[in-house]
Amino acid sequence: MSTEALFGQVTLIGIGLIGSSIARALKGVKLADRVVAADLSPGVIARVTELGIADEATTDLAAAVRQADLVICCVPVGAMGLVAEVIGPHLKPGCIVSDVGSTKGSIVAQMAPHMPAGVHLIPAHPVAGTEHSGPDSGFAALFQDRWCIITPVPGSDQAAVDKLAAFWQALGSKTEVMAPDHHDLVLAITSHVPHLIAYNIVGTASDLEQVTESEVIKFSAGGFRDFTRIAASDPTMWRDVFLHNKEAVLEVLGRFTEDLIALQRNIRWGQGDQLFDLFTRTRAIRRSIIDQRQDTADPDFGRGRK
Ligand SMILES: NC(=O)c1ccc[n+]([C@@H]2O[C@H](COP(=O)([O-])OP(=O)(O)OC[C@H]3O[C@@H](n4cnc5c(N)ncnc54)[C@H](O)[C@@H]3O)[C@@H](O)[C@H]2O)c1
Ligand SMILES: O=C(O)C(=O)C[C@]1(C(=O)O)C=C[C@@H](O)C=C1
Repeated sequence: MSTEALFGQVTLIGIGLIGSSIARALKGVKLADRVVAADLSPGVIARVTELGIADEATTDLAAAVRQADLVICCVPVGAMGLVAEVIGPHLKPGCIVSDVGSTKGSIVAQMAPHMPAGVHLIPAHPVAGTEHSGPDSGFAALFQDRWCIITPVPGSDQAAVDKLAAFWQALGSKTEVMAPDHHDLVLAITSHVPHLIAYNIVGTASDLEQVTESEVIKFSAGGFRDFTRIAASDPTMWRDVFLHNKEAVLEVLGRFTEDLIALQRNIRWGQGDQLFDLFTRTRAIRRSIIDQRQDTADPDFGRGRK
């Protein structure tokens, strides 16, 4: 191992949008002496080899982790337990095992039972992504100026937590430590329920196509188009997110439904002041998010692109 690199071998498991983005980002920084890519799909491994984004690419998960100092699981949330079960017996003592899953409580529940003594399980979630998936959709700058939430479990080794935070910071992320359950509630409102709303509105519009003779898609305006981008997100990934963050999503959905019914009532009874007050409050929230993102020089935000 060279003296500068934070890790000797980093193994990435699941080389889709997120795994391939980490692999690409690792090319530009001196964080690992060696990067090994592993995926269940031979097609993905063939493509990763063509792209040349890892030092080695394999479908053999056990072999991929044997020499690893850091393993990051980048598979759908519902596959994390299976991966942990396969790699668990082959991990070396002192190895840090992490992930990028969009839910955190269920990751701990699925993975912790398979971690041998002396291995540090430190779950994490880079809050950065797109509606695309697969190894061709990744890009090195994905994590730049984005949050990565680290959710240690009780008894987690502080040195391992700090090392993982240093890893994400070197990829350009800002890091924050949070309890897994709190993460799941925060992300239910900021990411999971918004995706569910997008899937639902696009589904409703598609059902209405028959009534309107295909005019819904033809005349789709900006607002609807924004929803279709989100609703184009990967079906496997999002099915797993909802099944694995059930309690928090149902909690937020309950509040959302109550607020929607209040809006319905405002419209029915012509309560314009209530509508105006809410829309004024929400406009201010959008502006404060733009101000925050401009502070971090996000080039895509607040210029009509996001
Ligand atoms: N897409 C996003 O915007 C985003 C953002 C942040 C976090 N995440 C999280 O990152 C993870 C990966 O998402 P993605 O968008 O990169 O998905 P993706 O579909 O692009 O890639 C997933 C990869 O995992 C592989 N895989 C599936 N099951 C496997 C198994 N059992 N063993 C080995 N490989 C397996 C697939 O072959 C695929 O190559 C998910 O947990 C997701 O919740 C996604
Ligand atoms: O920008 C998008 O397309 C995303 O959906 C990214 C997004 C999000 O909701 O912000 C989606 C899921 C991840 O867990 C993290 C990020």
